[in-house]
Amino acid sequence: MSLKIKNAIKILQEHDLLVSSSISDEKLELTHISYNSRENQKDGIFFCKGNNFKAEYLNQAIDNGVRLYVSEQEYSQKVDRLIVKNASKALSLLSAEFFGNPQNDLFIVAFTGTKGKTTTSYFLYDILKRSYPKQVGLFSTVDRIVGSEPSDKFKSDLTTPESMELFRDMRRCVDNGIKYLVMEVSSQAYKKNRVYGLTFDIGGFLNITPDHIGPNEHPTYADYLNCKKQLMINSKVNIINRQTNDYDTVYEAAKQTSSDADIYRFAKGSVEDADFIIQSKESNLNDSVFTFTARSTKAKAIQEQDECTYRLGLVGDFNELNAAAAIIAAKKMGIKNEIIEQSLKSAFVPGRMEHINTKSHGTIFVDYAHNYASMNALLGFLKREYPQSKIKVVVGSPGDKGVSRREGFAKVLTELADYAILTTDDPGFENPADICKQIDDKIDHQKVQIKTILDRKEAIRNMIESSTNGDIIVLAAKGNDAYQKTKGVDVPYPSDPVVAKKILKDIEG
Ligand SMILES: CC(=O)N[C@H]1[C@@H](OP(=O)(O)OP(=O)(O)OC[C@H]2O[C@@H](n3ccc(=O)[nH]c3=O)[C@H](O)[C@@H]2O)O[C@H](CO)[C@@H](O)[C@@H]1O[C@H](C)C(=O)N[C@@H](C)C(=O)N[C@H](CCC(=O)O)C(=O)O
Ligand SMILES: Nc1ncnc2c1ncn2[C@@H]1O[C@H](COP(=O)(O)OP(=O)(O)OP(=O)(O)O)[C@@H](O)[C@H]1O
Repeated sequence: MSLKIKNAIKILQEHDLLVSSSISDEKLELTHISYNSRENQKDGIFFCKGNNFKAEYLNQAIDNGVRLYVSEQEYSQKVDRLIVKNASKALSLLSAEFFGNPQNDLFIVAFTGTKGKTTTSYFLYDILKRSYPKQVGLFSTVDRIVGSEPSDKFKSDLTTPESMELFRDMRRCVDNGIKYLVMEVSSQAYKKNRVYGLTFDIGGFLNITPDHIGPNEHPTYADYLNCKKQLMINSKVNIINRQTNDYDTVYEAAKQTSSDADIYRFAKGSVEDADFIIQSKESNLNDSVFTFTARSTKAKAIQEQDECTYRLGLVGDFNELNAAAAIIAAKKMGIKNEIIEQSLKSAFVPGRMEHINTKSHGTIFVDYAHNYASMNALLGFLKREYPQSKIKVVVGSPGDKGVSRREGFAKVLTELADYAILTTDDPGFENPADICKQIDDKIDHQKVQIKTILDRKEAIRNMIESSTNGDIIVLAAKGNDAYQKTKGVDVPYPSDPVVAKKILKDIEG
């Protein structure tokens, strides 16, 4: 992989990003790309970007062999440089070029939404994989899959990777024979220009509720919405939840770059101008059944018959909505309905509505719900479906971020739970006992019984041991995370499903 300096200058000029250039050799071709000064930079291009960038990092990069740097200011005259208006945009454009524009060889489907990105991406990934084995990649919060060998699957650090890693991993996909890529696009990805310059073949907008607002993420809800809607502006075909908050804004964004015929709107129940309607039919602890009806004009006819019925191996009415978005994308890509049906029936998403049946201690759900909106959707669903059952929750809230989640948990537990054990979840540099107390202080103890057990494994054991058949236990917010982020260290933790199964083995055999 390499980048010719001539091409870099041309690309930056085309995007009106170049302020000035100081180049000693017009024929320069760079064979390394980096934004981390600690790496070997031989014959490399280095990007000075980020809120916490320091001039000393560039000096270190120069010592490590950098030939040229890209920056919004002139930090040094020791090596060639391109001064740009926006370094993160430049990083994205030049990374694409460095890695040989792999995006052009991929059909890319992206989903955004405050909730449901991972679930929907896994649904579509599995559907596509059944049609095109070895040709589908996945960039999700949980896993990044760039090929079909075990070594091509690894844990993600971000929902949407930094642009350089994004294009690097797209290149790996293409080199491994992948033709279809399903990915999550977070609002931060647009805020930080990680997907700058990229056009998606299909973009799906699942929902938006206030979240990720704070000093390190979005200053306001308006900023959050503005970033999220960019996916619609940058997608050729748009799939939109007709019932999302701020629908008009999202739809207008889609219309900026797509004709009405390329915008597919889905909804639950009867909504006047939705193209696809889903209706819940029934659900049990193992799956849910729903119908999917096309109310389409000819231009949007993407299915053979007007109404299809699906079983979904992941309960939750919210998951039916996620499935609707995946179904539309799959059908738009020409996937046969029987494949979609088979795939959804056995759908599995790590740490999302994983359920464990016990012999005599109720039914356990492990779910990643980690804010008010998702916990409200989850507990609301369980309460409607299992009105006779006691809803019992083990939950904690992380330290150092998302402080408003604590009040959110207190509210939702008060409204919808019968019993909860507060526990530890990624305390960071905070004291987990203080976090639990902050949740506890806002709870109405007349409405829900609360206990605090800081050791998460013990909390789960206590909950399971004190439950009986008919009870619904929810192990919330941690999904299948195999660590507890504690004082800057990822302390290994077996994960909630593993802990629950081990306890059941101990007590039920
Ligand atoms: C706020 C934010 O998005 N920060 C991301 C961003 O950091 P940044 O560009 O501001 O860089 P920085 O951390 O200020 O560091 C400055 C620069 O100095 C460099 N450096 C640093 C030290 C050194 O010795 N030498 C050196 O060269 C660093 O490599 C970096 O390029 O770019 C980094 C990668 O280049 C990311 O790792 C980092 O994500 C942080 C860790 C993060 O947690 N982000 C979260 C908020 C996030 O993005 N979350 C969303 C999901 C949220 C949702 O669900 O909507 C996600 O997509 O994951
Ligand atoms: N469409 C939805 N609406 C509301 N809640 C949902 C929806 N889909 C999933 N959830 C809830 O949110 C949790 C997280 O789901 P998922 O991981 O798919 O979303 P995400 O958008 O990737 O989340 P995050 O950005 O927090 O990683 C689930 O465990 C479930 O409780």
